[in-house]
Amino acid sequence: MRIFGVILAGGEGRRMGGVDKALLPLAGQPLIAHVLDRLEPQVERVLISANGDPARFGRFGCTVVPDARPQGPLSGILAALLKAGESGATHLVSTPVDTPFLPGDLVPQLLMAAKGATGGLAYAADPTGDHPATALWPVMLAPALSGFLAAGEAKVTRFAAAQGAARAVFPDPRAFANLNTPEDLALAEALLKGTA
Ligand SMILES: Nc1nc2c(ncn2[C@@H]2O[C@H](COP(=O)(O)OP(=O)(O)OP(=O)(O)O)[C@@H](O)[C@H]2O)c(=O)[nH]1
Repeated sequence: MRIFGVILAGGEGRRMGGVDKALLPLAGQPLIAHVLDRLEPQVERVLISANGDPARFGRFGCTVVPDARPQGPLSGILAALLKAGESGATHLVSTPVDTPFLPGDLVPQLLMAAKGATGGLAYAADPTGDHPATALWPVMLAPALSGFLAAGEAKVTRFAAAQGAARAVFPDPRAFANLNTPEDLALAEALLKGTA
């Protein structure tokens, strides 16, 4: 088993004011660096899923994979699955770029949950709900995902349900808290500095 990671950074960040969320400063480092620090020790290699000039991510030392056609997080997951497969990976773990509290046991918990799923797909959940963009994807799912997107579908939850995906439930209600607005960013800053 060879597991790569992908950080999904291809969104438009409209609720954040149309900025590149990946590079927003949080507690002294770009948001994406928080996610990378937590994901990198758990996988063989991390890819960044993003469109536009890849040079802005040069300092992180990860291969940047563009979407064939931006169509939401699943288009980034498909491009990364294809890239990971070409590079010899058997699995990919995806996470949004705006989840700075990602658990240190994300990958082992997803792997354990995936044993109960026929197609081998498992996604994360916490007491606040499901987080289907944070998931373990067998590279072999690429053709099914490609067909799903080609049919005009884009919802991760619908693909997960169609695949009989398993849920890995994490106890921390902040495990997958994502930063959509400037207020979310300010709260995360306070939490990381211990002032909230
Ligand atoms: N590769 C890729 N990633 C995407 C795309 N759309 C969203 N994402 C990523 O998927 C994750 C969840 O996205 P959202 O929070 O729903 O959207 P967002 O664009 O970041 O923010 P809003 O514009 O405010 O909805 C984020 O990490 C995004 O960067 C896309 O079309 N392609």
